Amino acid sequence: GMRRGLVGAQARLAGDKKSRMRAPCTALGAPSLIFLHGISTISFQTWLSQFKQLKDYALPNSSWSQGMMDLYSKFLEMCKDGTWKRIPSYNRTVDHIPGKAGSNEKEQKKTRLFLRSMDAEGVGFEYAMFFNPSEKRMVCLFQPGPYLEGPPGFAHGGSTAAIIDSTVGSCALVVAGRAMTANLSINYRSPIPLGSVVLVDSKVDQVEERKVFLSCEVRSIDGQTLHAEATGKDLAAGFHR
Ligand SMILES: CCCCCCCCCC(=O)SCCNC(=O)CCNC(=O)[C@H](O)C(C)(C)COP(=O)(O)OP(=O)(O)OC[C@H]1O[C@@H](n2cnc3c(N)ncnc32)[C@H](O)[C@@H]1OP(=O)(O)O
Repeated sequence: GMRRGLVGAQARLAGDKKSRMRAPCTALGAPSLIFLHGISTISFQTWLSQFKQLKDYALPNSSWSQGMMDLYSKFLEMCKDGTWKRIPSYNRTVDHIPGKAGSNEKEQKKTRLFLRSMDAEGVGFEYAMFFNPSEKRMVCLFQPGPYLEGPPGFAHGGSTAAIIDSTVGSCALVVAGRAMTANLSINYRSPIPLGSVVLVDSKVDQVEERKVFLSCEVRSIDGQTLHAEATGKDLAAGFHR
């Protein structure tokens, strides 16, 4: 079982490499498809990463379960017509910022994006995000690993908050440009088993000047179990005073 799963994941990984070459999925070299500020930023980063050879952590690895692989393939398929965009992910925050990607400044070498802080595959946050521009919706496929334990066998509430914050934050970032979470309110409805796969589904509900109102649900793949629901407010730019 384990071995078969690994081979399957590698085969899919090879397939994914091919699909990364297709323009609509990563918005690579397709400026006419790019109309949102954040998407153009992300396509720029994707383009740049080809040259800087940054490791993209949102690609399948051997720790991904069959459920995670199946869901990933499903979303990748929905990228083909441009309805969804795959969002690349790097382990340093700075590599997401145009003009700073691949930076070798001393201070920036020491820092890491919190969710990519663990080196071993599968022990912490395994996740991949996809964005739907017309729905202003960011989904995150999330497989919590054994080092995210809170109650025995289940994800720590702080890790759930972190993945929600990142998904909601990325959604605000793509829709409104540079933004910070000002407020995040979470209701935990049902514990998330470690090693399971959940879908973190967030969307922008309203934008009022700098204020970006978002909502989010965390559900099991079959949609039957509501693990958490959240509302949040991000504030776009101007926070750097
Ligand atoms: C790159 C790869 C992807 C990475 C994604 C990772 C995403 C991670 C997201 C995060 O974790 S961000 C880090 C956690 N957040 C923070 O540390 C934010 C800390 N807080 C601040 O920096 C400031 O308080 C903030 C920028 C949020 C707001 O300060 P501002 O000076 O810009 O706003 P100001 O205080 O003038 O308020 C503007 C409006 O927002 C309202 N507001 C501000 N803070 C609020 C709040 N907390 N709750 C509700 N409303 C709030 C405020 O009342 C006001 O409303 P009105 O215009 O109607 O008067």
